[in-house]
Amino acid sequence: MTTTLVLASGNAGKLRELGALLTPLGMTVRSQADFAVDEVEETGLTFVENALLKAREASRVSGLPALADDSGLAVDALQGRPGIYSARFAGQPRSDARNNARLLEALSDVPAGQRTARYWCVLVLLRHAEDPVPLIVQACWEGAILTASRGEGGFGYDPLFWVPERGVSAAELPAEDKNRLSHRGRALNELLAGLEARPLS
Ligand SMILES: O=P(O)(O)OP(=O)(O)OP(=O)(O)OC[C@H]1O[C@@H](n2cnc3c(O)ncnc32)[C@H](O)[C@@H]1O
Ligand SMILES: [Mg+2]
Repeated sequence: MTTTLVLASGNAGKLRELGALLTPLGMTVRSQADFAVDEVEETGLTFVENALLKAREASRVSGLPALADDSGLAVDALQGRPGIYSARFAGQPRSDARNNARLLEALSDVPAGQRTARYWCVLVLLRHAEDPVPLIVQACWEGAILTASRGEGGFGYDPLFWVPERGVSAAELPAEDKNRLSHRGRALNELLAGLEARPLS
């Protein structure tokens, strides 16, 4: 039986990565844009709360199980910022280029050894909008912030995110490699383990 999910995200990069991970498993993934789901206000103080808000709205509007991803970059020298505010770091208008410039500026005095950071990803799967037992998983990806952009792949902060185990930026990794190593890829593996224990259908 095919499982159909709505991906509760308006971020093209996340939709691409989650689609590439889920489609080969036989899942049918639809974007929330197909159902005209409005962007919800991310009022939570945690990735978990924000992911729940997004998944609940997408499931309510679409009538389908919904998977939301709330993620962000936590930089040690910035006491974990931008964290849950990663998408909004440079204010309006929202753009990856402006966020990256703001990050470089915030770290301009921070020497190489102190630029450690990690991406966090929380995934929330709601079976229906009032599901009282959401499947919630989280994972991180350790790295460091470069002093200039490198690479054209990925999205968001990837050109500035150094991947020590590969000696490249996240934007220089082939998409399959990023999906295998990343916070999102790892969280998704946890989600699949949870789904094995309690299948959707
Ligand atoms: O809320 P949705 O609609 O899913 O899309 P968004 O872009 O607003 O997503 P978030 O609220 O979760 O904010 C996460 C931000 O963290 C950054 N981010 C998360 N995962 C990333 C990744 O794999 N590579 C680069 N940047 C990432 C990127 O700037 C995102 O915009
Ligand atoms: Mg968002």
